[in-house]
Amino acid sequence: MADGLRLDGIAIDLAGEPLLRIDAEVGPGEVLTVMGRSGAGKSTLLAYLTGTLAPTFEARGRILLGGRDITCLSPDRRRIGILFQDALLFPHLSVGGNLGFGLRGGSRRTRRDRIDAALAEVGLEGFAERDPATLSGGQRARVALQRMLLSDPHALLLDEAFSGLDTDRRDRTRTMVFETARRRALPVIMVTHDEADAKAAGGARIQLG
Ligand SMILES: Nc1ncnc2c1ncn2[C@@H]1O[C@H](COP(=O)(O)OP(=O)(O)OP(=O)(O)O)[C@@H](O)[C@H]1O
Repeated sequence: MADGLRLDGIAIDLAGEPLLRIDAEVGPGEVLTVMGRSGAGKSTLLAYLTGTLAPTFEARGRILLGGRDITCLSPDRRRIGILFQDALLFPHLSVGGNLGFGLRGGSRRTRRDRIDAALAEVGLEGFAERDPATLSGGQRARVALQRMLLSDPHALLLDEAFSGLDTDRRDRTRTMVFETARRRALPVIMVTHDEADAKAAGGARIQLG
């Protein structure tokens, strides 16, 4: 992803009061860490970037991804992937069904091969038929990551994505996400309260609020 992600003069107000102001640039494969007190607007910023901001907010400023202005695109056309705390999977679909959700086109066979390869990449061979309710937190996190990557995003947002995991799983999942981002040259914006997350990211930091 050449050029990375640029936040150009983003300003979000709530009930006529300024909530947040941000200008930032995140290069391909780099991680920008966003920290700040509860209510500072961290999740609001991510909602603006994914195009899902509630109409109660007034927002302005441009989002440039790979040199393209995506500010006015609908959420599904922005090519921005997001991972939340608790790695939510669709409970009515199998693990394979969850992974196939973002896949468009291709024969049944090709889709199946891509799902199997995505599972193998994160050490979950043979998990396609499993019910998501039977997975551990770390396994769910890996399925959620692969589901997002199969939709071929050009940038990655993390909203406390590692918070639900114990220390050991948290370290491993985090390393896997950052390595994937580097390999695919995806710019990453990570919202976290955790100092260890910020240290592991190694990139620039912004404090909101
Ligand atoms: N849909 C909404 N309508 C109106 N106000 C909202 C809405 N969502 C959030 N807010 C308010 O916007 C402000 C920013 O909320 P946001 O969730 O972005 O904070 P945050 O920094 O992510 O907090 P936390 O660390 O607790 O997750 C808060 O004052 C919150 O109450």
